[in-house]
Amino acid sequence: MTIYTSEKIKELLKVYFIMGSNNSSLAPDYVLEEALKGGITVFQFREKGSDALEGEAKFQLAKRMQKLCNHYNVPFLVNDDIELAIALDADGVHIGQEDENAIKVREWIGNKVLGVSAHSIEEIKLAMEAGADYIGIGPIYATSTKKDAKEVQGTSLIEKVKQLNLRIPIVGIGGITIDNAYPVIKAGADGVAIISEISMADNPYEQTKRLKKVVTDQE
Ligand SMILES: Nc1nc(C(F)(F)F)ncc1COP(=O)(O)OP(=O)(O)O
Ligand SMILES: [Mg+2]
Repeated sequence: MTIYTSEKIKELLKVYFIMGSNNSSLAPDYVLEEALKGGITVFQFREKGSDALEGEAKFQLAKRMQKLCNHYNVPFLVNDDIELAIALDADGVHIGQEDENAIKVREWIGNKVLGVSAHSIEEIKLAMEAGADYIGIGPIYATSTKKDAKEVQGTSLIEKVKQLNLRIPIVGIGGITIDNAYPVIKAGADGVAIISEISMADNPYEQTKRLKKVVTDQE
């Protein structure tokens, strides 16, 4: 059992912002704070890819972004880097199929939030057995952010999870925008994970607010 109930996790997944320093031409701290003001419900620090920060610079950016999330009372998760998550006492981690084994990560992180990427019912069931708190399913649509993304799968796997009545919170990811976000929720996802739609926006605050309205149908 983690610090959050499954119901709370579903609420947190609603507007799931993910970014690193190379996902925006604007200062990452500024973009994150605008997204926090706009109402994101959880943040994932994902510092990877070309010209990603490393070592002390990566640690200091993560620490600043964690501080912003704490100020706005939004959980701060770390992608891939379990050691960093533990060093910062982050609220949780997200791992993919090519990352550390979920069973081992669950042992390392105790009751922190554990998110796992999955691309099939088999992978979802294994992640659930390993103690995952939520599953990231995608890419729903074509994405240019993740260079090694798997093939676009639409909402079919989300729908299958619902048909099989697998009781695990789900967030869709991959190429999601204000214009195509609603079908992801309609298919049964508890939320949408966003990188570029917010990180590349001229006004991340307004963009987040518009996205939140689409996903939660509230002001
Ligand atoms: N980072 C992610 N976050 C989510 C979340 F569920 F949070 F939306 N889903 C999927 C991924 C992709 O995770 P992974 O397959 O390891 O690739 P990468 O480490 O390059 O992100
Ligand atoms: Mg990963």
